[in-house]
Amino acid sequence: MSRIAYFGPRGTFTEQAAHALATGQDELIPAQTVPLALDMLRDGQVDAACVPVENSVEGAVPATMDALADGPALVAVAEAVLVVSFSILTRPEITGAGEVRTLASHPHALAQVRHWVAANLPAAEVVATTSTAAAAAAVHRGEFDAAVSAPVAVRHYPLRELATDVADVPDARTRFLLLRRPGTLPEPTGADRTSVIATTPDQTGALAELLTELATRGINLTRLEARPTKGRLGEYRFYLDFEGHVAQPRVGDALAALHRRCTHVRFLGSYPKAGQPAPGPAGAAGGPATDLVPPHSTLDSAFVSAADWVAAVRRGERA
Ligand SMILES: O=C(O)C(=O)Cc1ccccc1
Repeated sequence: MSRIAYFGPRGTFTEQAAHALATGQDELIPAQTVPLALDMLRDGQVDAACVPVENSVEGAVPATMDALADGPALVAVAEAVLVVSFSILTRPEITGAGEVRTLASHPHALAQVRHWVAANLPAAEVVATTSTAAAAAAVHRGEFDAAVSAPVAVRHYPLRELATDVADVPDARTRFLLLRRPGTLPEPTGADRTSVIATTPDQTGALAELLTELATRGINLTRLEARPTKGRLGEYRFYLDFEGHVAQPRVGDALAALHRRCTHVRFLGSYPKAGQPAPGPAGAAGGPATDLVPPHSTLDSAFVSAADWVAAVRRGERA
């Protein structure tokens, strides 16, 4: 059994993702913000934490990116991708759209219903809250007239559904990570993703060279984001996601090259891509990293046999 902190309160999209990543025995504990969920994990109050990372319409969740870069390192052991749709929840006494004067939600949710709100609630003042469920709770307390929430929020807060499916872009998806303190790694499955944060030196071509290290090893980049280091203006950290597991020699080589070229690299984990078979309880890891047996793709075999050939040349056995 694991204790899993999630970005709450009850009724957030992240709670749904945590349920998808947890086993029946795990205990889910809400935290009011993403940094608080990660601090609970860093402090040892919980064994894992579930947080949102990116959305197909609105992009990265900056609070998560910053909280992963600062403080003691944490590693992802699993990811989940959820389809997100939004409902407008009001206090029961609000009977029509014309009575909605204030509308609250998480900035990512507000950004995804902007056109619907402009067309249907033009008089509403829009207010940002810590999460979609925090907005529903505040509506229940009488602080706002309406909330943009996950459809499940209506099960936790006694509110009225004024409208459902109000997203401007249908079929939007959000990706969530399950994180643990560094220790053991999930075993490679053959369909894994590796995440790192890399800070490049202020040099011509530094980012291009970093990406070339992946490309020359046949590694597919799946995400690249930049965030300021909060030091000097123009100084950035790059968040890279790419296919493969650190246990694969060419992926390990690429990470070593990044370590050589960057002023700082933080490993954020190698974990099965969403939709792969579950690796175990709460995405828990198998044995220690050194025990990992990487899956054998044709490309991996080519890299391994090339390295074997060089080793034999060095021993004077091959030419
Ligand atoms: O506020 C929530 O419910 C969250 O889990 C964060 C979020 C907000 C909007 C879209 C996806 C996730």
